[in-house]
Amino acid sequence: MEERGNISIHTENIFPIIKKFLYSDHEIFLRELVSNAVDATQKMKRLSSIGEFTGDLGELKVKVAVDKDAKTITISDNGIGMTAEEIKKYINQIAFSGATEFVERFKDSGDKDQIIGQFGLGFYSAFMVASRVDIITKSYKEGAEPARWTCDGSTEFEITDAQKAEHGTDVVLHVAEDSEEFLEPVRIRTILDKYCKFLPVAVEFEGEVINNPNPIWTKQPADLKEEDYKEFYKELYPMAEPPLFWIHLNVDYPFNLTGILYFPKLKNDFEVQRNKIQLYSRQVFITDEVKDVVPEFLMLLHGVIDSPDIPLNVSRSFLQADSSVKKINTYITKKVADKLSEIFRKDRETFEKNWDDISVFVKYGMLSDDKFYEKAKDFVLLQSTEGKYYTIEEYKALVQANQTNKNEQLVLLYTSDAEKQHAFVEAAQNRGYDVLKLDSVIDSHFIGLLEQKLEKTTLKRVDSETIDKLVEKDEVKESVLSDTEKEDLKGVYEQAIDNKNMTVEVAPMSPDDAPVVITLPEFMRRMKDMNRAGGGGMMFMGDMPDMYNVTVNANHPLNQRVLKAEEKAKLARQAFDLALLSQNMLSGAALTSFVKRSFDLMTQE
Ligand SMILES: Nc1ncnc2c1ncn2[C@@H]1O[C@H](COP(=O)(O)OP(=O)(O)OP(=O)(O)O)[C@@H](O)[C@H]1O
Repeated sequence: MEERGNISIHTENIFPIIKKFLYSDHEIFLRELVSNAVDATQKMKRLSSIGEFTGDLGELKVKVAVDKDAKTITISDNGIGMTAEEIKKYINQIAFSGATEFVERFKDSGDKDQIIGQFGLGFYSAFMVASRVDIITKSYKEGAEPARWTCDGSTEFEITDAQKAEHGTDVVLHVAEDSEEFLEPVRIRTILDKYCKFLPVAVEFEGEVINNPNPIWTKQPADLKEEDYKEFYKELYPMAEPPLFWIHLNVDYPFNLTGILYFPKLKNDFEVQRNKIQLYSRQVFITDEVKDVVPEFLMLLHGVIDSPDIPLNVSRSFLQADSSVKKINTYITKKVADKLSEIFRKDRETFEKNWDDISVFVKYGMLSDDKFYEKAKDFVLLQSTEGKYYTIEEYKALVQANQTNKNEQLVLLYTSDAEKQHAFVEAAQNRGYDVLKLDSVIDSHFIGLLEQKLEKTTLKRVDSETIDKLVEKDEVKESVLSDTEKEDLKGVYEQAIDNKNMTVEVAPMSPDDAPVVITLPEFMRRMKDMNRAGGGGMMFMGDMPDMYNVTVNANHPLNQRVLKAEEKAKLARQAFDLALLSQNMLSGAALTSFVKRSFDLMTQE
């Protein structure tokens, strides 16, 4: 038998285009050819199971071999093989028109990343690296004659007789001069590791099986133990710390999806944590850029998603609008929320123990997805400065009695830095108030979200007002100083401080409160924070200096002494500096003169 012909006379020659485009992803040829070989062996298994094939199946296997001298890469399988007629039908016609359609669709797309995983090019991707391809194949069918197909990257092909004892197919790539990098075994192994690690049939390279054909995500959760999940995590990320917990995804209607998502121990650098979810389609690795398949906030998770229902030969913008991708998104979000809720309900202790690691992720999710917020609001935890954890409802109940102000607003107090704001935290605690620790980068946004969602609730940073004003009650405080004395005192302090960014006010507070308190109003600070984060619109505020309120306690004995003292200004300045010091705001020349003044005062006494 010898037959020559034209694969196609009507279409343009697609080979040069295949060769040129998707340049940096040429390596996917191996994924395509090994997947075909795997498919062919799996078909063999199926035929045997339905009685269509009665011979001995043997050990189904795919082999990849590199011959550096001959400059060939060979992908062999003992699958169903093809007859000469089948080659013409499947390779010349179906595969070719498939490849043509693919090329037509994407040849003009400038950005190769536009195409997810470049699925669909199929067999003809071989010509990305080969100048000639031979197929030597023998069908499993009884009496089938082996055949050889050869094509040199033009639209002409040749089919001849061949020698082959067993059913199956060898695809031989004669590697093109500009692709000789693929003749390096190390390179081939790396590509196999990347794309073929979990293919369902053994793949052998250099005498070794390189894959795990039964990864745990293809199994039933009931058949798996905790150890299995942990081991698999190690297999995926050998360097990572053990995961906190995981979710086994398993759905077959209305779309097909399996996978395992792990909650990692989060590090501060979110960028490094991304791209840790691998996307597979029937155990073939596609990509680890799951940006459009998985909701943004879930990208901090690690693991594997396998779904043949994610359209992989479409552009990214199309993918976002795809309805099954949207459903997958919703499903994963719901599963993650359900899992967290389950751990919270069943094992609150573990949940609290891991809270520091998962809080960023939960808050991020609440901020970016309303449906997630609705579920997470029942398990998101607030941590008090005393180290206790509360749900929002529990916390509201805890502080209701003490921290409701005269306008019926519940005031939740928080610190963004328990060390620096220690004086304020202590003052609040002495009043019987509770103070929350909200000190991560995401918390400034989370605070805004809580205020927006919780009715009649305000959050105030503990150093934003004097203690009396944090939670304003109706009671009027008596002042031991007369109005004139208060005016005098104000003047003394203004002169002593001499700083236009410090607004002085004299107010009656408890004699036990500090004599001088410096606060940075909540509103002001938030505007500046927003500006720094790039939002807002009041751009000028970012550059403005901080404007502080200095509240002088009219009822503190020290201030009565200031009024009577000879060196009023010196004493007032000393009290002010001490207030600065307690807030870590004293430095440089001001600190030096404070120390000097302190020694003076001590010497005088
Ligand atoms: N190793 C093989 N053994 C048997 N048949 C094969 C083999 N490789 C390819 N074929 C046949 O050639 C056809 C075309 O292959 P090709 O890779 O182009 O497309 P596909 O596998 O059908 O789809 P895609 O790769 O786009 O998912 C296959 O469907 C199969 O019938």
